[in-house]
Amino acid sequence: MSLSIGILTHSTNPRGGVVHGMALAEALCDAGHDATLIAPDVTGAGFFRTPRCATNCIPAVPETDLPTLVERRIGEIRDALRGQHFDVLHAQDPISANALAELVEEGRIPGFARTVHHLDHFTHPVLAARQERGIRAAAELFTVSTMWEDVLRNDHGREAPVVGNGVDPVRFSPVETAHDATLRARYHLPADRHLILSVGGIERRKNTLQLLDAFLALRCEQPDVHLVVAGGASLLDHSAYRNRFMARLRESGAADHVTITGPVADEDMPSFYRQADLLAYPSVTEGFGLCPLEALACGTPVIVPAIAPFTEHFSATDALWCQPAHPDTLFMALRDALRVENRDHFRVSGPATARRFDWGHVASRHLPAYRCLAARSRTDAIASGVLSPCPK
Ligand SMILES: Nc1nc2c(ncn2[C@@H]2O[C@H](COP(=O)(O)OP(=O)(O)O[C@H]3O[C@H](CO)[C@@H](O)[C@H](O)[C@@H]3O)[C@@H](O)[C@H]2O)c(=O)[nH]1
Ligand SMILES: O=P(O)(O)OC[C@H]1O[C@](O)(CO)[C@@H](O)[C@@H]1O
Repeated sequence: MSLSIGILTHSTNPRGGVVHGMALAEALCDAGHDATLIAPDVTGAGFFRTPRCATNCIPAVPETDLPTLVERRIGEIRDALRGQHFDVLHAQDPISANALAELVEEGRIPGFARTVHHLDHFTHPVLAARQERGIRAAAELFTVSTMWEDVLRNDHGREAPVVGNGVDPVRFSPVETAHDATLRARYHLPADRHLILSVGGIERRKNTLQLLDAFLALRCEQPDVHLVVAGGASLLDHSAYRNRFMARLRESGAADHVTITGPVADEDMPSFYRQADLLAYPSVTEGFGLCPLEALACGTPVIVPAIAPFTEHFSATDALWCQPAHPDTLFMALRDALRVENRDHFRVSGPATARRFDWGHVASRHLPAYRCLAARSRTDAIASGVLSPCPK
């Protein structure tokens, strides 16, 4: 039986939880379900890419203060969904989970599903409480790696089956395109340097400062390298960490050898991976790590930390490894990744590794829980929310 499923994300930003929600919605449609991707949209421009599924954008008012933003978004999503009927509503983050929790309290929906990608450490009591409620109030929980399944069981008393992540092998492939050839000129990247790519912006969780230090050390023995930090759309305030990064970069005198792009156009992402000599992803906390999968699918060497969840889904030879507690190991991994033998190895092994991660399989892991939720879903709600299609 085909299900109508509303997948909710915290924003229309190019960010892991949104990428996951979008790919899930597409895979559910491919499997014959009627999935709609729903998010608050402050820009009015819609999602960062146009997905192969229906979308609904909820008009949202810009706000920079995080606690205020969280409360405002919860209200915006709740009000827009009030009375809309779906067999299943599925939140990908604490904000939309809290909005659905309020609809449960109002008696408008019987329950909802929630995927935990990772949890943040919030010192603000309201943010911490919202995060906890977004777990506790969900009827069905999922997560993306065994590490987080264990955290949810041990620290929150909840079972959350692992649905994992996937990668689109058509979009992310080693086959070069004409678009790749113009990337360096478009982003003012040097034509004759090895590109070390980081995706996710300048954030403590992404460990970007340690990467900068390793890059600066590498430059001392190998001056033909250039660091690119792409992405970084986030609802959170990373300015204190970013200021430290910028100060370190200024002091180093290497600012001309580092490009910070900010969020980039979606069609440029595969070109970045293919133009890069390696992806450096030394994050200290991840739910899963989509960027390493995408880079591998493009045949690009990848450096990940030797901690969970990476140790769960990659074997020793699938990636190059660093130890987050020992910054010199990142420097050595950068040096190693640039060896020609590694480039050749990853061009073959990367796509083979990536093929193990399929969005269709991810979608199918949701169906038993979705069917339980659909069986509980009510059909007598009065439509009063406002949902409008996103711009293409
Ligand atoms: N178009 C575009 N895409 C971007 C940009 N920056 C990042 N992305 C995309 O955004 C995703 C980033 O995902 P992750 O590297 O996994 O990190 P995250 O944003 O912290 O995501 C969270 O959820 C993921 C999904 O489960 C987890 O994998 C991850 O560990 C984390 O918990 C990738 O698909 C990447 O291509 C950008 O500027 N433009
Ligand atoms: O925009 P980002 O960096 O993906 O993170 C958004 C964060 O905002 C929140 O949704 C706030 O509750 C977090 O739980 C989430 O991790």
